[in-house]
Amino acid sequence: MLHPDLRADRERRLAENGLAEAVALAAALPNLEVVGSEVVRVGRMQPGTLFGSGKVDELKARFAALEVDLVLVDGPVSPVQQRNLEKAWGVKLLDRTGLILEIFADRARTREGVMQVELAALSYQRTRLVRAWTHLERQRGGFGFVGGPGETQIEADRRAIDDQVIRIKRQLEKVVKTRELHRAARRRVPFPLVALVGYTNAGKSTLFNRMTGAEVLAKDMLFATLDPTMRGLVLPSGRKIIISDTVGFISDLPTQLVAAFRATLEEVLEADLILHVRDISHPESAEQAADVAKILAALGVKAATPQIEIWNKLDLVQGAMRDGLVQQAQGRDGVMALSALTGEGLPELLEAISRAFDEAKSDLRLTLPFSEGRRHAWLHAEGVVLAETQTEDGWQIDLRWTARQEQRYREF
Ligand SMILES: Nc1nc2c(ncn2[C@@H]2O[C@H](COP(=O)(O)OP(=O)(O)OP(=O)(O)O)[C@@H](O)[C@H]2O)c(=O)[nH]1
Ligand SMILES: [Mg+2]
Repeated sequence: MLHPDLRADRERRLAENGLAEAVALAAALPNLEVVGSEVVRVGRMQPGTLFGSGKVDELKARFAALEVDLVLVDGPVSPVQQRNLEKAWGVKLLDRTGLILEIFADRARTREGVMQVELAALSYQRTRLVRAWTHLERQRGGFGFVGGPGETQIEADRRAIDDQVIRIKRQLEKVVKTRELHRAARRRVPFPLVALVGYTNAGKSTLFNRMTGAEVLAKDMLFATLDPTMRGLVLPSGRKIIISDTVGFISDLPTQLVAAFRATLEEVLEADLILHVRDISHPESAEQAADVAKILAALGVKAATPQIEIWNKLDLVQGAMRDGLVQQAQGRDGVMALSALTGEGLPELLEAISRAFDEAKSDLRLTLPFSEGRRHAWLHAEGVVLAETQTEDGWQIDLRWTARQEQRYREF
């Protein structure tokens, strides 16, 4: 496992932390033994081989001694670089995107998940294919424009991939439609949707299990969760909510995967409340939080969606550090410090969630024609009706509701 430390992004994150995360990623793949890992400083990136030639030779000898079959490079490796390094070292090479795709492929369980990963992998492969061939042609001194030696082959390969992409997209559309029907049905059921989001390994599934008594796989393993899970939950206020556990995020999440998982992450887009779970004991907790915020924005999550930030794994922080965190959290609106493992701070979280749904209500009187039976039933199920009388024009109803409830009602 190599983590190229490029000067350009050095101020962003510590290379050693990046390497540790990459090793954890590798550990998330079965049948893989990491025999060595190190940060490789890259002063000037070499377009053809990424690393300088001296480094390439030195690594070659060490890979041979350790009988390495696979080299993981934690960063983007261009198709040309990949080809050249694989040839020079006599190994298979995966870059960060390739590695994450492998993990997702290994984890996908539902039909939808499998198709999404397949789609992401294909679009990744497609770029590799094209550029690798372009390079090959240049090496051969190809003709430049039409009819180069590899031309028809690339075209054929590309077309084959395109055909497959179209086929999968079509199947996926069907699945998405079914989900949409379910979602529409759920929207008529007046339970607010709460979505857990956060960096991978932050403790989303652990918290989900604690809150719902479910047994979703929670493991010290990156991307333990891939397919979304939902469960009902009754808050101390007596209100029922639906909570969803989702795939974790990671920095430099391959764009192909963000696109592919958009449908799965629709629960997050639709959420009435987002719980952003952070591993507050992690040395780069702040950077991770920033990455999560960036990905949420890229997914199109509305800025208006209320959020509660959860500082999880408080049990791993001690002394003054811990006191400081607890105090900060108490002083801030919408921040809860807790431990999903020990359960400390959990009752307070449930209270905060209840409050989030009970806040800022406005009153309204409206008249609903008797033909609007479904809306009428919805209002009652939602528990927003204060008083009701029957008039010639229909039900005259006095309501007290939140802006979100009103919006949902208007979209009905
Ligand atoms: N000490 C401590 N460990 C925790 C806490 N919450 C979660 N963990 C551990 O952190 C690891 C990751 O937890 P998960 O719940 O699987 O994390 P996740 O966010 O669902 O991760 P992905 O599904 O991989 O994105 C597991 O080993 C948990 O036992 C906590 O409050 N304290
Ligand atoms: Mg999980």
